[in-house]
Amino acid sequence: MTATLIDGKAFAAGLRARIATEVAALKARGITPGLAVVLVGADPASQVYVRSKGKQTLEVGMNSFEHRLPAETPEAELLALIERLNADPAVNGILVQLPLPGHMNEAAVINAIAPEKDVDGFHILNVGRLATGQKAMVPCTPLGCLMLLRDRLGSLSGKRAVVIGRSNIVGKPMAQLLLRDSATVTIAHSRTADLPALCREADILVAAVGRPLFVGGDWIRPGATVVDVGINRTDDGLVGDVDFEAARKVAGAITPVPGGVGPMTIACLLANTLTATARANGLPDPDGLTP
Ligand SMILES: Nc1nc(=O)c2c([nH]1)NC[C@@H]1CN(c3ccc(C(=O)N[C@@H](CCC(=O)O)C(=O)O)cc3)C=[N+]21
Repeated sequence: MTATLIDGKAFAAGLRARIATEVAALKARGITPGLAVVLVGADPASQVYVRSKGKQTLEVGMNSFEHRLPAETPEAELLALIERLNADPAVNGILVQLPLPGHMNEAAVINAIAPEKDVDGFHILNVGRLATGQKAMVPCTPLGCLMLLRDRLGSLSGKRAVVIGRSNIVGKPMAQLLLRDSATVTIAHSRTADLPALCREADILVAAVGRPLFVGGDWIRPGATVVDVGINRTDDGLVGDVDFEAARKVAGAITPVPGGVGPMTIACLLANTLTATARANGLPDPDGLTP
């Protein structure tokens, strides 16, 4: 048996088409969603992401505002820019690309973003809202994984999910979203005892550790759904956290890298921007996007 490929690239394209339709409807009412992306410094990978975010933002009909600041920008200057974006009615979503240069306090910067414009869902208020089941902005990568899982499995209720990785941007919010869908969730990490045996219990395995080929084929329960969040640049090109060739012989379904979770992250950023725009204008949330 060989696993079904979960085509995140195609799913993301469909999602963007749907978002474009909703943007056109808003524009007919005189509302154009706007997304501001702030990049501090010149990290080459970050530049690639920011360019592709800007391009896709325009493709769905939204306004894109890019702000590039030198790496040595004082934190106060970045905070002043965020204040201006918070106050700008043309800006519905604000994303500050991470990681920030070492002299900046990431938490302070993120928490300066108006929570209703925090389309990354990283602001402490959105983290708390997600954890307590209130309407929030939800982090894009876990949201994209959730959409792929629901599409593949339907209900996640009662499924055993193992999330490897406990970061604030992927592991923890992923666990919250799975829990909200009534999965039984375990968060595993570098100190977890007998990680392979734990993973073999999982109907849903989400790998978000940032180590190439970390998850072996023998870690996977036959028929399991495997979501690979890893984006590791190696001499062999872009590889995930899962040994894809080994895993696909065992799993029921698996996301590839590239073409899996990555494209969903950007599509969900646009989905959150659309939702933020609807909320800012007192309109109902668009269906099936930001949960
Ligand atoms: N505030 C903030 N929000 C983010 O969402 C954020 C961030 N900072 N910092 C960096 C990470 C990384 N990230 C990716 C987005 C798309 C792809 C993506 O589209 N990947 C393609 C391949 C792209 C390639 O070839 O490099 C794929 O997997 O198929 C990957 C990674 C968003 N991030």
